[in-house]
Amino acid sequence: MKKLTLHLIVNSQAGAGNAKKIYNISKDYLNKKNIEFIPYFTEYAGHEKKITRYLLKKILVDWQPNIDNFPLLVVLGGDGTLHEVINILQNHPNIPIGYIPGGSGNDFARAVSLSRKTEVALERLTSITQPTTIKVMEAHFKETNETRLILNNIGVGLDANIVTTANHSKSKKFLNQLRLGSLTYLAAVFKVLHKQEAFPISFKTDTHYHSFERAYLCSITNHPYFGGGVAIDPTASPYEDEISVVLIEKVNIFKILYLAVKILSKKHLTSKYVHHFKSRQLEITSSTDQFGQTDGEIIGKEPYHVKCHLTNHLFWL
Ligand SMILES: Nc1ncnc2c1ncn2[C@@H]1O[C@H](COP(=O)(O)OP(=O)(O)OP(=O)(O)O)[C@@H](O)[C@H]1O
Repeated sequence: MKKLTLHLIVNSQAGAGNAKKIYNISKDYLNKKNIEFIPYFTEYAGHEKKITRYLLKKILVDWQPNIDNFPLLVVLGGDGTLHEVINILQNHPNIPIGYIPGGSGNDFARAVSLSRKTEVALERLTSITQPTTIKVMEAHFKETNETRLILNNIGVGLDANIVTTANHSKSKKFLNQLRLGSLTYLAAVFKVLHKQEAFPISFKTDTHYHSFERAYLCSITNHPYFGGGVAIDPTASPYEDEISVVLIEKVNIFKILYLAVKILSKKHLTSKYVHHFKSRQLEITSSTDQFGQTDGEIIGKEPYHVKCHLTNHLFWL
């Protein structure tokens, strides 16, 4: 393969600022290996979208193996930055995306077995010669008439409530500065574990209709991980053709704690309080106001009517 030029979108605030260090390691590595790269630093939340739009207009092209200095888009940040970038490329599945994990959770990196050790990730990025197809979820939200690509998962209920509570926590910034950001999440877990109420939700799959009256946590996922490495569906894979649903019913606090232990040991799917199914197409109806999240980004507290299927996107992985 001919040489690459990397167009590197850097969210140096990701991973509570750790991404800045990861950028410095990457810069040294790429300079040492004589690999051409151009960094674009985000200056505010959402800036990665503007940068991607600019690159799409001026520089990026669909994958072609024989171009000299192929302009490869690379994201350095966390799942949220990657989510925003791929959504600008919704209609360009053949523009490959490279990735250097720099977030706090890095669930997508875990799902595609991409090392969170920067030099190992860079070694892989610079040694492969062609892109790989990854399945991502394409979700249409009826209420907002919006279509989003989702790399990790959609969450309704507890997990979205935890993310919302953590993001609004007064101590988050302070704990992040001390590199203790995960304490914010732990505190949020304890705060909402009891507060999250049971809610009704239903799913239309390729073959069945499932309806639940007492949902507590509902994860619609493309791969095993959520929440920074918790394997909510150990059987899911971003290389397969089906979307997974894991739904946990609201039970008493002792059973919830027992289920949490089971989740950590990946043995929860057989519990009678856990419902697990897969489908190529999925229609989700949650008619009460519930917290929702997509790839760790809050989408509000509202009813959801979402239609999902999988679609291909090229990644440089
Ligand atoms: N310069 C910036 N300052 C503040 N926020 C930014 C900046 N650049 C991007 N963002 C926003 O930061 C948000 C979160 O970033 P991201 O998810 O990549 O990091 P993370 O939360 O540390 O990682 P992870 O999701 O893997 O835990 C994104 O919504 C993105 O829009």
